[in-house]
Amino acid sequence: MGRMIEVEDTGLSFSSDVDIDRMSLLAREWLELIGEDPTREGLLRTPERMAKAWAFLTKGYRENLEEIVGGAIFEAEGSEMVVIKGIEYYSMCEHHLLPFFGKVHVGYIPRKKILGLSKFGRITDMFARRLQVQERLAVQIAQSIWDILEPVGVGVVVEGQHLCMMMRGVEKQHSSTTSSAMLGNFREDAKTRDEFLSLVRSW
Ligand SMILES: Nc1nc2c(ncn2[C@@H]2O[C@H](COP(=O)(O)OP(=O)(O)OP(=O)(O)O)[C@@H](O)[C@H]2O)c(=O)[nH]1
Ligand SMILES: [Zn+2]
Repeated sequence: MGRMIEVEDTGLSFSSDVDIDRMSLLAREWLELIGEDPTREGLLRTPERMAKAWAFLTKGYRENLEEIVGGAIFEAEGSEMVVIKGIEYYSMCEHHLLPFFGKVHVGYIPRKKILGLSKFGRITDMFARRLQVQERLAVQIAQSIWDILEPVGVGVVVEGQHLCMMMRGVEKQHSSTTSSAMLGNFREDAKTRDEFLSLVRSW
């Protein structure tokens, strides 16, 4: 990974692997193509802002699981279900590059290892901050937890609202989509899956 660059006054940083200058040039051209005047005062710094915003919105490409999880895997006795609900995410649909957003709910039954609670949010963000479809987001989160913890089972439910279906296209303002990914005994055992789903519903 390249050098990290701090973005002034925002508390954000992004990898120097992102070519902000080139992205800004393309953004300027984009403004022209939509019929705007990139030289008018309000738009003067917009290409650069847009490039930096996109660097942030796609920062998941420059992150990896090992760095995110770090040392936050702990030994644990017992095999009770752990459920982390309502992890908010913001992502970009890969078809229109418009936002979709909502909540992720994660459940797992540990075998010997448990994960630091904040890491479920960080794993969610790593995959959400890429171009996505909601179904794949659920699968990637579930598979990562499966790979790192080798649990008895893991389940992930993702709820989402897609601006590409709200602001344009079919223009359905009130539809939401739920997708899920179940592995191990969450997939094989209906009772375990139902316990997880009822815990998710009892928000
Ligand atoms: N399965 C799935 N589909 C998605 C997701 N995000 C957007 N889409 C859909 O991707 C599809 C792309 O369909 P196309 O017909 O190729 O594109 P389009 O002409 O822009 O389609 P409309 O949105 O219906 O106007 C649309 O049905 C979108 O609703 C997602 O996360 N999962
Ligand atoms: Zn879309």
